[in-house]
Amino acid sequence: MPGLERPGVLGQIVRERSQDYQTAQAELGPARTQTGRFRSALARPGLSLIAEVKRASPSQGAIAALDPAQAALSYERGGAAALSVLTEPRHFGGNPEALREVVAVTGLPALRKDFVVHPAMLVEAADWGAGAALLMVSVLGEQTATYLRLARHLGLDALVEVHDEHELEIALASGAEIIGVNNRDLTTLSISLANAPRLIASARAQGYAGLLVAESGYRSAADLVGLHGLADAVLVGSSLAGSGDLTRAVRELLA
Ligand SMILES: O=C(O)c1ccccc1NCC(=O)[C@H](O)[C@H](O)COP(=O)(O)O
Repeated sequence: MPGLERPGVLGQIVRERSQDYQTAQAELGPARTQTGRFRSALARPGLSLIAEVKRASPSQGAIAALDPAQAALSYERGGAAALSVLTEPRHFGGNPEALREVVAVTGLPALRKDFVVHPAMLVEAADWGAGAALLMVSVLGEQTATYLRLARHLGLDALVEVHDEHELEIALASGAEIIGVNNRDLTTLSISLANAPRLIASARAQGYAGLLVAESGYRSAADLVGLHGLADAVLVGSSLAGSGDLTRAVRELLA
């Protein structure tokens, strides 16, 4: 399985998820129709918000005891374009039910946010009603293009996540239609809000015509100023989830 040698908490999570899926079936079944709903939601004019249902994290510990369905509805009321739902259980307080419940109550497309290390995780994402799955270049490396093909076969859009120039090269070569740039270094967990604008500008300078998402560390509308006209979307988790009033927090962020 990919990514087992990664250092720090990322390596630990990847090893745990690999163990979880060690005996899972790799068959995908027949091809499913790609609706492209997640992609379309991000392609709307302006900076689209992907609001994350995130109950805990390695960097924050416990964030909030969110009810996933209620959180999703609150985000939708506030004006989020799409949702991201953690399904990783040990470090993020996620589970499959969270994604299934969110899909059942909202009209917004949802991303399965997990550490994909096995094709069965993509089959699950499609079965649970996700519109997209996260593919991390830091985990999948050169296998990113393969997993992208698997996701498409299952009718899923994919958010291909990078953190540095080398990972961006791999993402661009993979044929990704949506690339997310994470401001959080997943080894040290430190955040630099300069990272996403820098790599998004680099992708555009290299002629990339797909969608670009800035991820992690955003807390206020002021933090988003430099993203308008540069990124297509922004993914925000902790600051919204821990706000106590999710609808208001989304409105204030997008103001
Ligand atoms: O959030 C973490 O601490 C974390 C640690 C290790 C691997 C991944 C991690 N987060 C995943 C994410 O990328 C974020 O959930 C997402 O971008 C939202 O970030 P934020 O708004 O800072 O919660």
